[in-house]
Amino acid sequence: MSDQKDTNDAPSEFASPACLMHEIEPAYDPTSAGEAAPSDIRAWRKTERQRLVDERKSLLATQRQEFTRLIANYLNHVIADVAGRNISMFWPFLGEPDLRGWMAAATSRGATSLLPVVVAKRTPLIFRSWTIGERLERGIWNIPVPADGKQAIPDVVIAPLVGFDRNCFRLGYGGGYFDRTLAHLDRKPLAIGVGFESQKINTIHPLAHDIAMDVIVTDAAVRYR
Ligand SMILES: Nc1nc2c(c(=O)[nH]1)N(C=O)[C@@H](CNc1ccc(C(=O)N[C@@H](CCC(=O)O)C(=O)O)cc1)CN2
Ligand SMILES: Nc1ncnc2c1ncn2[C@@H]1O[C@H](COP(=O)(O)OP(=O)(O)OP(=O)(O)O)[C@@H](O)[C@H]1O
Repeated sequence: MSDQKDTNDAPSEFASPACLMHEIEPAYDPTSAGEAAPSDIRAWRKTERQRLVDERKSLLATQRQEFTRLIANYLNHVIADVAGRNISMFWPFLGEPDLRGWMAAATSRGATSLLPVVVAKRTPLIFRSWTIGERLERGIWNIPVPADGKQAIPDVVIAPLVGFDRNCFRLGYGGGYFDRTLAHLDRKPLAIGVGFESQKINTIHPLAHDIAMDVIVTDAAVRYR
């Protein structure tokens, strides 16, 4: 600590001043240094999201199907008793695992399946019930959402991952929707992140708003927080 005002050994509040970040080599990953400013972390996440989504999209269809089958098997263990529970799923896009078959099976065992709906940017998601055959409409990013479903509060939220880390933190598409939703619900649902093992990263560099998943399920493992 070289600050002239610091005459004792007490830790300074700003061990790594953000104002010095411009002095670091442009090619250097600021997030690997331990301390990084939230703005650097946000920029790093943007690049990391793109890399992870591109990698996920490049999986062969047969691999994706096999991995998705393994994820569905694990989900049957993690949520053994689905009857009477409101379970939020997702309509797959950009190479996310297609768990609509699992969703239909859960419905036949007495679950109510819900899909997330973005009602306005930067606000929590709402959830509407949906079963096969019911009408859908286009939501944000053209993701289909239930047109007539009943709004309901989920007991279990199954959130697709763009990335995840060993502490069960989730990286999504950057809207902050699941974090806002989990922070907003009166009764916190069981939060399960699902994705492929190849989406594992060392750390997402969690920020104050990030809420960890209770469980992460991939084709290779079930991780409890
Ligand atoms: N299949 C599926 N459905 C889902 C989600 C999901 O992850 N997967 N969501 C999970 O949340 C919600 C939609 N998530 C979204 C997240 C971000 C943006 C978005 O507009 N992103 C900005 C970038 C934000 C930034 O980098 O600052 C953009 O593309 O312009 C849109 C939707 C609800 N439905
Ligand atoms: N509870 C919250 N209240 C206010 N803003 C929030 C909250 N949670 C997240 N945000 C904001 O949302 C933005 C995106 O957050 P983040 O990078 O964690 O998104 P994400 O988890 O990848 O996206 P998503 O959940 O939509 O897939 C951040 O700028 C963050 O400040």
